[in-house]
Amino acid sequence: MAKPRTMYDKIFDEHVVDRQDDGTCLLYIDRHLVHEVTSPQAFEGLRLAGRTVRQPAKTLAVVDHNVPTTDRTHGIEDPESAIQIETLAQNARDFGVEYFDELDKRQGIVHVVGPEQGFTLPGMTIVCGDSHTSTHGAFGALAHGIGTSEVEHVLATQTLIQQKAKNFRVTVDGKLPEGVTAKDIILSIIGETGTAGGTGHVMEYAGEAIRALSMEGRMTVCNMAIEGGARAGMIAPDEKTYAYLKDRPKSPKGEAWDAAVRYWETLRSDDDAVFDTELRLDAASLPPIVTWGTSPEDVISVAGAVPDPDQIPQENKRLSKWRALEYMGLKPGTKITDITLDRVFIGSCTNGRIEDLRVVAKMVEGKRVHDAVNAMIVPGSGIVKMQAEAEGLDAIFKAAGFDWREPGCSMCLAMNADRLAPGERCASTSNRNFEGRQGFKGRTHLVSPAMAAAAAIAGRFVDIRTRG
Ligand SMILES: CC(C)[C@H](C(=O)O)[C@@H](O)C(=O)O
Ligand code: SF4
Repeated sequence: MAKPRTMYDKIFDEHVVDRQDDGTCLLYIDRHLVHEVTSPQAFEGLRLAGRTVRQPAKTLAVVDHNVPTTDRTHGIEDPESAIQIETLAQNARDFGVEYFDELDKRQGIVHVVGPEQGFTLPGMTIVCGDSHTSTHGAFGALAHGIGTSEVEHVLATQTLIQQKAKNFRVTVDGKLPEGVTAKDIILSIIGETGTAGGTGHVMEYAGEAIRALSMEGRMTVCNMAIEGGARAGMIAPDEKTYAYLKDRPKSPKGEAWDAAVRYWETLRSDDDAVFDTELRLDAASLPPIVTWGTSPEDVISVAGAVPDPDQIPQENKRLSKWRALEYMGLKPGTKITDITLDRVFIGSCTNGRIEDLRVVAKMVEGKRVHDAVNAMIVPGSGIVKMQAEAEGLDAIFKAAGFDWREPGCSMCLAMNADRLAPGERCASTSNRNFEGRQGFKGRTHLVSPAMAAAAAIAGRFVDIRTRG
């Protein structure tokens, strides 16, 4: 009998081109996503070495971080962003790589675009010079971020040097309560493991509550695997995965589709596969989460209060959490629902998909954004934007006083004009709350789209489970 394997083991093994005695492997890469921030030096390296892109058809470039989210039909005003964007366009032309530019309807955040186009498929190795590449693991792919020198390596060779990681399984049993979402699952997991808990591991998310999630929800979970320190996150493909991918522009068609599904069915972890590390969570006990600090592990229930760092025995950690509170302008004991907001940001590769926008529309229909709040909604892609507009969601958002934008990373990391002013406090559906992440001295609270929508209306955090 063959040794039982995890899904990660299977996909990894399937892609090994060469294995050295010390365990260093050369992995074949099926899909390479490219964006403007981490690719310029990689392409420049190829140019200097006189090399080409080995398999241009397995590479897809899209502009997302620097693009303004206002009207782009008259060009890009910011000179730095304009250079960044033009460089990617030129590189794509020079190296024969397919490119979705800022006016292309298919343009959007790279991690929204890949799945949407069927470029992301189960069983594949997928890389991008971007940490949130883990998102694609929601399809049962082995997907992770790489550095710029690795981007060059993959462009040139379609392979990547890797060491095998350990297997970590997080099982989320039971059913989520009303008002608790995929975002709350992943924030709760990171609260349990800490931001380093997944280090050296690939994390597979399993259990009833994960299977019950839509593909959008699964992408939200895998998106933040990296925030828990894991190299990648993954979820076994199933009927929902296939339904999502069927007939996408780049998905296999006809007999090739049937054969692909048969293969994808074999990917799930064997029943008796052994995981190096295991964590179990009960979905029924999870609350809507709000982060209070400057690390994604600083999580608390919306029904809770800002914790007291003096309760932390380790001095380093105690001091760092005090510093976080100071940065956030918060005091221990403050009820989360007493925290008022200046800004609300709904979007990003964590929560900028159509399902997220539908949830928001449902919460805000017929209501008004609080007077003190400036709220923006940034669709994850042009396709998401078109779909939302076809469903009339944009009209609901605008009537409620939200700003409805063009697709891109936007205020997730403030590489364009969308940013917090110093001291501004924001409820954000993105994935990072580091100091300065959304603008110099900006204060970020990570929440789900439903929580962000409710906060925009109330001007403060609300427990959406108890709100009538
Ligand atoms: C700019 C890019 C390299 C970065 C990443 O790797 O994640 C960004 O997408 C982020 O979310 O911080
Ligand atoms: S939306 Fe945010 S997290 Fe996602 S790729 Fe863009 S900057 Fe990174």
